[in-house]
Amino acid sequence: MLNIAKLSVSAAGRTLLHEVSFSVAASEMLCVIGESGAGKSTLLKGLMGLMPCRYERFEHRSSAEESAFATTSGLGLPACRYVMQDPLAALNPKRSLGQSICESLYTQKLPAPEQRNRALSALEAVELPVEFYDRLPKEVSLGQAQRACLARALVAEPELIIFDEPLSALDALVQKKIALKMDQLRREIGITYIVVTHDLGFAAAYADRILLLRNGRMETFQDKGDFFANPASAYASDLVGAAQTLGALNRMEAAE
Ligand SMILES: Nc1ncnc2c1ncn2[C@@H]1O[C@H](COP(=O)(O)OP(=O)(O)OP(=O)(O)O)[C@@H](O)[C@H]1O
Repeated sequence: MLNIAKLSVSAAGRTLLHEVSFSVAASEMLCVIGESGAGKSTLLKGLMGLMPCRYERFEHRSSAEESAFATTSGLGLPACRYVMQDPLAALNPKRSLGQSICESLYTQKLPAPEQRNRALSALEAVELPVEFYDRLPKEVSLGQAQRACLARALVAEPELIIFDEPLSALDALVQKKIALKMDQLRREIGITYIVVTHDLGFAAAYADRILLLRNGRMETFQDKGDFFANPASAYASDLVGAAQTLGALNRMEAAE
């Protein structure tokens, strides 16, 4: 679905991300990992056209259209939803969570009662009670706001969802339920995911491919099995070893 070669992203005249190459096929999950400041969010913002980029190849194929973009000011991806790292910044403070979720359905031109039903189902999918439909962002916790942002992305069942640390503010039980829901949607309706995460247990359970960034550069890009069995660099090997020592890799087994 996405095939990217030598993508660089800059801000204020400085290159923050240098020549990163990766691909992700339809219905796959790509996990982007790396230490704080490695350039993970910058990569997502570049993909979404929110920061200036340059690249050698940028191919995005969707069922809606086949396209290869060629701009230098930013890319942007049609048929895609982006869930930012900061959920409170992402939600309109004057609109209820339900209204924000319904906005995600605007292109589908559904009657209002159907929109509401879809939004309520999306709230349920992220383990939020229906009464949250009418709550304002200031009336919910950070983790609840994060789940509302997830619901807003999932409700539209887009082809591609780009998540920046979707589960970071959630407790382990809710993390697992939402991870399973994401995996179910991937298998049932073929959603493709690009997920930034610090959680190697999540990547071990759900990713198909893993892109490891370090100091604004690509350290490794491997299939998940290879990444954990034969990490392609000493740094990747240290990371996998540390996660094994901490027992982090078996924390979230995927559904069969
Ligand atoms: N708009 C900007 N202008 C200048 N520098 C920036 C800008 N955005 C990010 N940076 C810098 O780029 C580097 C990568 O930042 P980025 O947010 O992509 O890291 P990250 O890997 O997502 O980190 P974290 O895991 O902490 O969220 C950091 O050193 C950051 O300070």
